[in-house]
Amino acid sequence: MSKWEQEFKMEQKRVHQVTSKIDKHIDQLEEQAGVVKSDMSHIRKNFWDDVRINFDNPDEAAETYASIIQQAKLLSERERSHRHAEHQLDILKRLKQSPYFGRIDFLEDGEDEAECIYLGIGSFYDKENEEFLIYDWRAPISSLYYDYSLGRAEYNAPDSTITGTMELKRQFIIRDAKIKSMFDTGITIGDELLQEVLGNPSSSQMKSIVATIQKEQNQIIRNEKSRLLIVQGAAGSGKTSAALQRVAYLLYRYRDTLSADDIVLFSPNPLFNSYISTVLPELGEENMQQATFQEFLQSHLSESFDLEDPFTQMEHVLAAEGGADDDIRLKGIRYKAGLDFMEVIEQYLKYLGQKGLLFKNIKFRGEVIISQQQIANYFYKLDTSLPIPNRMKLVSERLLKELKNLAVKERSKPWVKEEIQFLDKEEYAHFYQLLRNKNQYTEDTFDDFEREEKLLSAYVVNEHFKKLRKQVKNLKFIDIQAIYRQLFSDPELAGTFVAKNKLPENWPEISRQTVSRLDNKILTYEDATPFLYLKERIEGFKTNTSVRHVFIDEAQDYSPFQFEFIKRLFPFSKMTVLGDMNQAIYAHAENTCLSMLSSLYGDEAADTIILKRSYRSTRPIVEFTRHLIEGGKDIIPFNRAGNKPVLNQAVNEEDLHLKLAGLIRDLKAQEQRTIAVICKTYKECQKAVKALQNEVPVRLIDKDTAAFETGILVIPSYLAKGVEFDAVIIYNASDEQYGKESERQLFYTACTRAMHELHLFFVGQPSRFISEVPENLYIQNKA
Ligand SMILES: Nc1ncnc2c1ncn2[C@@H]1O[C@H](COP(=O)(O)OP(=O)(O)OP(=O)(O)O)[C@@H](O)[C@H]1O
Repeated sequence: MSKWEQEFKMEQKRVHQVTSKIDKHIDQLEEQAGVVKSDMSHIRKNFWDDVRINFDNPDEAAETYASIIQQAKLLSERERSHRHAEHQLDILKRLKQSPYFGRIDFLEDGEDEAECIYLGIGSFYDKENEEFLIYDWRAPISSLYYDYSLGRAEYNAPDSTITGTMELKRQFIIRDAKIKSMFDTGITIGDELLQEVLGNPSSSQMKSIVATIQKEQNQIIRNEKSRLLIVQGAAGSGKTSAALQRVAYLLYRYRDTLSADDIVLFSPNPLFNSYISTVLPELGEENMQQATFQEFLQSHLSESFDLEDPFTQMEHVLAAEGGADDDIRLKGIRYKAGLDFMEVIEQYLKYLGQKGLLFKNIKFRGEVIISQQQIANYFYKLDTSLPIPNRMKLVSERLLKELKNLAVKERSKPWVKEEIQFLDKEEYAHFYQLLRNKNQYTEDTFDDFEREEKLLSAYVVNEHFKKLRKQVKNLKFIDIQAIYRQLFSDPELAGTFVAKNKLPENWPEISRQTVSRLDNKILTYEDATPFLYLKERIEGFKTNTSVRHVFIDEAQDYSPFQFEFIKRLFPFSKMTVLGDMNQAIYAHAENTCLSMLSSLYGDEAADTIILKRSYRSTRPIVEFTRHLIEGGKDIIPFNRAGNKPVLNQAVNEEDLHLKLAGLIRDLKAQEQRTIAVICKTYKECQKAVKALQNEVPVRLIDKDTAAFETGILVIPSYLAKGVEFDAVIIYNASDEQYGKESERQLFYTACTRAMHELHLFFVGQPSRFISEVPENLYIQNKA
């Protein structure tokens, strides 16, 4: 038996020993959990029997109260320990399948013997022998595995830095307690293992990468000091993966104080949400809060407007024919995303502090009872040094007082008497009871009648005024829509409070378009954030102080304006921002620059990590795609073999669909699980589906699709963001479709979704971006 075989045998023996201990522990825990569960149901069932209820006097009532509290505490303690046991069991069951993925032998300076550390997704402590049989991959000592090759190494323990020598680094693939593969590694974390992992077919859900995290990714995952961590990385370099393992790391590192609810991840679309939703549970952690920025806008704005989503904006821009109106819209999109426009809004706010705020009349029964002018007078009489939201609060208090007086006056109006007569029985009985309880009735029935009528009038008016009071408390008397509109309705206005160079050349036309849309109750995607910002600055910013970490994935798609907004929204939060400027597909992207973000919290608080190595696609695919963009030569492909991309010419659309269907059948036969036909727009997707559906079973993905399934998908380019497929077919890579410079990144993003196979079709001329790729890097099939 060779030395390696002996080693293998020894390791397999250890796996058996560890898994049988895990098994034993699972049995014990299940028994304990069972006891706790029956305790819980006993407490629930007998809750009221075990509580002594007596409200005869205050002392007894207090005792009753104390006994209820005690019983509730007992129940919640049992529930907590049940949850804990369930969580432990969940991890143990996962460990049983695959107890660990790595081993390092570390000889600490000053010690005689190296310690063997085995790393898994959770730790496992053997109480009998008082040793850790498995260390959590997030434990301080585990960082050695990710950060060092053999030789001198160190890690940060809670109180000090521990130095020593790494004598061995080994990797395993263990399934069902059997070692499938074992590698001893040198410099990086096992290329062999990574080869094996990356060569697997795609799935409808993202997978965790803890066994093969690379050194530079580990820096992202374990970063604790930066207020703002900016990650710029090539397509497929593991940005999203690093973000998710970072969430798991933070939840472990700060487990006593941080919960999944304190972390928010902004993602590009609902499909992506579902794609990544299994990673954290796979690691035994709960998912963080996930949202798209659009969902956030929707929750704040949809009541008052027909709110456009970014995908509709995208379709609009991509389908634009280049007419004057399209051009103005595009200019507006770019301008409104930028900090110049934010400055305009800031200055507008200053202006509004002095004059120009617009209010709504407060009406009651169709009559104005407090006019907008009156409200404006109240506002502008207040000390101008106070911020607008504080003054609004004072105005609201004043209006509430005024409403109180107006309500008293209203009581004697004839409608009130009429309404009293129509009070329904229940309301009347309820009211009668109320008066009795208050001992309002006397012996004198005549008096009672008057008193009753007086109180009933107050009651009726009060009921009607409730809604008004609520509106005033919620500052609904401010006419935010009109205030935003005013900024555009007189294009000269902005020029009175900002320097002319802060306004774009086409400001009057942009303004005209904006007003016309607002008048139709349409709030475009480019207006939504500025509108909400203005609203929040006038009403008082509703911040979220409980969130401690915000992650923004696909950050290149956010405008500077949106970043400022998010920063203000989560004032106590650290931010991790992950993006790739080469995948900036929105029209406003011209304005975004990830490095510019570092000034968001001051440069000292920010750190930037750059990921250059791309893991998703095979080497031939990366070698092709990196020529599509400027600076692409810096992208380093991971060395995984595969076929060269194929460029197929079709004579006409009929030929295109014939060839496409043939290719899809071939790819299916090669067992490619997920084949995506990527189209530029949704409209093009519909066309492709119509032509293909009788030939092959295709599924159309749209912006409302909530989850992925494997199979043949037809998907618009912008929805394919962040996800990946075994084989990608670009439906129409002609110059007509991808010929404008503004479409370069969209094209690049679509091509970089491919893991194993990339095929491009065109009719007419191929995209000019393809002609920038050396011909030896792809195969051409002429028509
Ligand atoms: N260290 C790693 N070990 C194993 N797989 C990895 C590793 N890093 C990245 N991958 C894999 O590479 C693929 C791309 O990763 P991910 O989606 O996180 O990249 P990304 O930078 O967010 O990509 P994009 O910007 O193109 O959306 C995924 O399949 C992921 O599992």
